[in-house]
Amino acid sequence: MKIPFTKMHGLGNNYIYIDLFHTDLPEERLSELAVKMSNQNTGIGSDGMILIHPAEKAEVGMRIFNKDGSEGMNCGNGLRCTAKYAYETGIVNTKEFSIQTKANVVHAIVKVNEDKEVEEVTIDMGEPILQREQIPMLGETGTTVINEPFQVADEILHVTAVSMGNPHVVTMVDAIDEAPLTRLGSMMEKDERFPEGVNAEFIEVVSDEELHFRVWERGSGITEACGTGACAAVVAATLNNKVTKGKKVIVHLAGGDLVIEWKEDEHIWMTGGAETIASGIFYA
Ligand SMILES: N[C@@H](CCC[C@H](N)C(=O)O)C(=O)O
Repeated sequence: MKIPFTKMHGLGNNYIYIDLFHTDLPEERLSELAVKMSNQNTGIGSDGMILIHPAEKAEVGMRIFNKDGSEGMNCGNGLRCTAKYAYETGIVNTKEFSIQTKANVVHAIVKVNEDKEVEEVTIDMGEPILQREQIPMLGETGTTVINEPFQVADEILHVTAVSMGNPHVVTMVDAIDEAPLTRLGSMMEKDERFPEGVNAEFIEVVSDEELHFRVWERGSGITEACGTGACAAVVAATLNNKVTKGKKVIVHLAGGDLVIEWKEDEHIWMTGGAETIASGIFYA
């Protein structure tokens, strides 16, 4: 089977994009294909696979598969790259359009240069979900998880849990370089208190408009960036009174910066870059 692909990244968070407006893929092979394409030695090498497809409720649809073949519900960096791809290939012909994920329908705005290339994308990511059972996280129904003690191995962290359509657990640390990503990331991802697994983020708050961020992603491990994670981080910092709602926050990720704003109407806006790396044929 020959599959046309484009490899793109958002701040180093890189996926293989397949355009299902112009190609067909069998549903039963999607998970296996994500694993194969993501392999750095025998595939293309990536954090996973993203499908750009016709959708019922929006102009464009997006599905994300992690490196291990599991399907995620949402992907912030993937949304910006999908918006760039959709505009530059003519799937859409307006600078504002909607994208449907498994989690929700979001609104994308592309900033285009004189060569008609998308330079930057802003997405209205919708509202964060804070109810424990909707994260989902085990514990008392109807409660939120803000600065809650959480023992992993022999360490007691204080975590805040946020869903951006996909689950995130955010821990504040004093120094980002000392974040226990390698030591605790995998254990947190698979902790039984998160029945669907979780993306684990560590943040160092610099000021009420700036924070450092590192992530261990569910299904992919350490990545350079996570867009939904950056949104969750700003929500967590706000809920812990470190950041003011309605103010733009610069999030410094390993692969670059995102600007995130949790507005008074509860919607979270994310602005950042999206880049095309290469395109070609994958022999499956
Ligand atoms: N990198 C993404 C999130 C991808 C999905 C995530 N690993 C999950 O399983 O929830 C982003 O930029 O948001």
